[in-house]
Amino acid sequence: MSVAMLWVVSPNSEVSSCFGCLETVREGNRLLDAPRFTSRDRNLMCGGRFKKGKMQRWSSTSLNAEFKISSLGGSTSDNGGNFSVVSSMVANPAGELTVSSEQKVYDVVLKQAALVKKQLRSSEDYEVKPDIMLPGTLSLLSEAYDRCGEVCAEYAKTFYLGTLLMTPERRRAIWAIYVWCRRTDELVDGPNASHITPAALDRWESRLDDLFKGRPFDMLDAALSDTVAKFPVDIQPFKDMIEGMRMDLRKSRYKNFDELYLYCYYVAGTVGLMSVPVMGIAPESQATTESVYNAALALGIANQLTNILRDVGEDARRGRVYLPQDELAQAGISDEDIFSGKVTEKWRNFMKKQIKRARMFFDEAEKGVTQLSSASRWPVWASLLLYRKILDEIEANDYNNFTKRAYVSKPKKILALPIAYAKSVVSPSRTLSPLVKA
Ligand SMILES: CC(C)=CCC/C(C)=C/CC/C(C)=C/CC/C(C)=C/[C@@H]1[C@@H](COP(=O)(O)OP(=O)(O)O)[C@]1(C)CC/C=C(\C)CC/C=C(\C)CCC=C(C)C
Repeated sequence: MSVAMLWVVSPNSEVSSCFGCLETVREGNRLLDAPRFTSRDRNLMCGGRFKKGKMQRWSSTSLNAEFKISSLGGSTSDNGGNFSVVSSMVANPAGELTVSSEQKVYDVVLKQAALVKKQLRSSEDYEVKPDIMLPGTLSLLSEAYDRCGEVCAEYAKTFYLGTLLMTPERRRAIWAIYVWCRRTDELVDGPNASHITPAALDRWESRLDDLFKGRPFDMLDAALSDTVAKFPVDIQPFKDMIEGMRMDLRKSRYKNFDELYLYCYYVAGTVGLMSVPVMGIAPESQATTESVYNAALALGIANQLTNILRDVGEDARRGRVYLPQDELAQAGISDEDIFSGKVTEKWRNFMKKQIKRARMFFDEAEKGVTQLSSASRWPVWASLLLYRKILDEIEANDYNNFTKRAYVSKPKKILALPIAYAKSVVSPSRTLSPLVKA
């Protein structure tokens, strides 16, 4: 078990009191493990605070979003595969009307966009004091970022290559965010998942609070600590991702799409909200900040839905069904049908609708990619096109996602890269984006 994970599982144990001398014993977590920071290292690198970097230019000041993916979420009706337009209210199991997940998540989006604008204003109003860099600080920090880059290259090669096109500051920041997300996901999905309890997640969250205050626990946290001080990244999406992991610990079924939507926001939509402040919006973009955040959210949801559809068999073998129970029932499919893994006509029809919904989220996301700063567009287009292709592969497997894992072949991946590049050179000023204010 890695040192970092041991600390989360049991921070007060004897093992955890000798962090400095513990070696990683599990090869599986080799890349995600990081030397713990001593208080001296912390002071050297962080001094409790970082200089605020120059903020990116954001294109709009309107708080009224022109664009909202309200036609995508919520429950479905049997209307030939079309998903109904959803209001901001849904009925809970007791039949009472409550605020929908989509509305709750949209409120987070609005808050994120408002925060970015507020930080922009304050950076103009106040002169931020420069940091006093002590000898050794810079090399420690760049070592921390290099380690994040290595992890990213190991776990997400194509995406890593894409980040090389970004400015060095942005690239390093995205690596740091990637590593934190990957480590968070490993808590419930990695080799030590069986040791993870809600209390362990609470400790992971308090580590997050610390790193946002400039007190990182280890090297990898230190890179993120630096990132969140330099870019207008808010803690909320990070906390929400941990909430998603808590949900994964306590739930293995989702009653309806509203519940699933919330889960997808927690574990993947949050990634979009964390990334946009680093990737930046193109200075020439006319889109509102909210609409770009919404597109980022949509990409996270689309990716997670695709992930769920690809992994139905694998999840079922772990006793998990991430598909909306009400829609399964409506299609006449039971959990037992899923566990037995037979591709029937009912299953194909059900899957067609689920794929259609995931594609709708990809469509919404595509509207926002062009609005990102030019150097950030290629990696986002590449990951979007490649992930979207997984849906085509599920179809090509005749919807057998029980025993066949849909994957995009190397030649198809290679072909997607120049297509992504061609899309990324289109600047916002050359598109008639539906996100642009009338
Ligand atoms: C360019 C780019 C994609 C940037 C995002 C970089 C980043 C910080 C990624 C973190 C991903 C991560 C480790 C998330 C933890 C939770 C998790 C595992 C989510 C699933 C990802 C796939 O993971 P996995 O590697 O396990 O998949 P495979 O099994 O290997 O196929 C998710 C399905 C979701 C990840 C969500 C995103 C990548 C959202 C990306 C959205 C943006 C970057 C916003 C772009 C902006 C606009 C305006 C569209």
